[in-house]
Amino acid sequence: MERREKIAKARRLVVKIGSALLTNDGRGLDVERIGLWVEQIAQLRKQGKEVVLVSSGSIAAGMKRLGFSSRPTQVNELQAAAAVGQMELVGVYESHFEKHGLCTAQILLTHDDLSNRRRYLNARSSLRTLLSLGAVPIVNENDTVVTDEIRFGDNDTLGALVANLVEADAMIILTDQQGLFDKNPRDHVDATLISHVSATDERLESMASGGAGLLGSGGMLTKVRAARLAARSGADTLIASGREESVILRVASGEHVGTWLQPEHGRLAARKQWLAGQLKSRGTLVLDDGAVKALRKGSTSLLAVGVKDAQGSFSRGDMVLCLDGQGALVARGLINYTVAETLKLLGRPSSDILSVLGYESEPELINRDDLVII
Ligand SMILES: Nc1ncnc2c1ncn2[C@@H]1O[C@H](COP(=O)(O)OP(=O)(O)O)[C@@H](O)[C@H]1O
Ligand SMILES: N[C@@H](CCC(=O)OP(=O)(O)O)C(=O)O
Repeated sequence: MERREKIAKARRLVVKIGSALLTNDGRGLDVERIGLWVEQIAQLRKQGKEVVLVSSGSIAAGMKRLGFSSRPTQVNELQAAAAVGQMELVGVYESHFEKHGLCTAQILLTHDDLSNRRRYLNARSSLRTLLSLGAVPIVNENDTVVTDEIRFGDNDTLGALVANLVEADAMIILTDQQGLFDKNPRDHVDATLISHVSATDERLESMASGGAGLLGSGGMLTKVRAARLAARSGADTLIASGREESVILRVASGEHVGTWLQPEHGRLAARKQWLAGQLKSRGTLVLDDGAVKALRKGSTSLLAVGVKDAQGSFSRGDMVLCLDGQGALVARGLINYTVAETLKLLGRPSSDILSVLGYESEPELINRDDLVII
């Protein structure tokens, strides 16, 4: 059978590993198996792929360490378990990655960090920088500070939001089943594995509604919902068994392993749709001819040096319209600086940003990933 070519070409991947797998069904962290996954991720890095790891396991690891025989029900005890377990979790990852000459970075996120645009941009900027510096970011929910109302709860949703954040090509969800079945295989011996399905297929929810395992929190339902969320930024999702040999490498090479949930739109179309649909513009920039030409040629960011004027009341992360000298719309995008900052930077090269503002958020006014040419 042919490979899944699209998946084989993915350059930026989010790999999500769930609690049930990581803790070997609750018997503390499965250090040996974590080593096998790390080895595969190191291999992907050698192939030139970038990987963000979203790892659960802190509560389960902390429970073991603190001597809880069953999952505590009180929030403060869960938070304590998460704090203890997270230390062990990142320690195990760091020591494994170190053997492969790779360094890791811990990122703990809350819902607020991703729903507030300024914090969203800051989280995105940190993650992108870490990837460009060759580190492997390891993301988990910041369980010790979140309360019930603002939790992601399961790391499938967090994985999808991270895939949106870093504009990943694909998200690989490793779990304790071979993939998505047409019904819960724990309860039905005749359940069949789905190999390929659209992430927006309406039948997914009813197939996945069979509940979670003992340690996981979301089951398949949160995984198919996460696939739909990831599809919003054009990312493919693959659900596969973390217990299968070389599973990460096999899935990433496009082998037919597990379930492939495909987005309806490609990344660019998805982003354009999102940019077009979601946001009202908060201001305008007037570009010089050089900048207009550069943008129209494609795949470039907008630098302050090519901007002649700025109007409106925009903040970092807001949508602005980019006009040419005659007032025609050239592009729209999410700007990295406020209107006051932009006015100070007009016509200046990026190397001046630090001396003009006293700090630099990003070298470009609008990153090419946040720009849609009209
Ligand atoms: N249609 C389905 N296909 C596969 N697994 C399913 C399905 N419906 C429910 N499940 C359950 O989802 C579980 C995996 O989710 P979960 O326990 O949350 O794991 P994780 O910790 O990896 O997120 C499986 O063990 C299985 O019992
Ligand atoms: N943040 C939690 C993970 C929550 C959870 O169980 O997620 P999952 O294993 O994806 O169902 C932890 O580290 O324990």
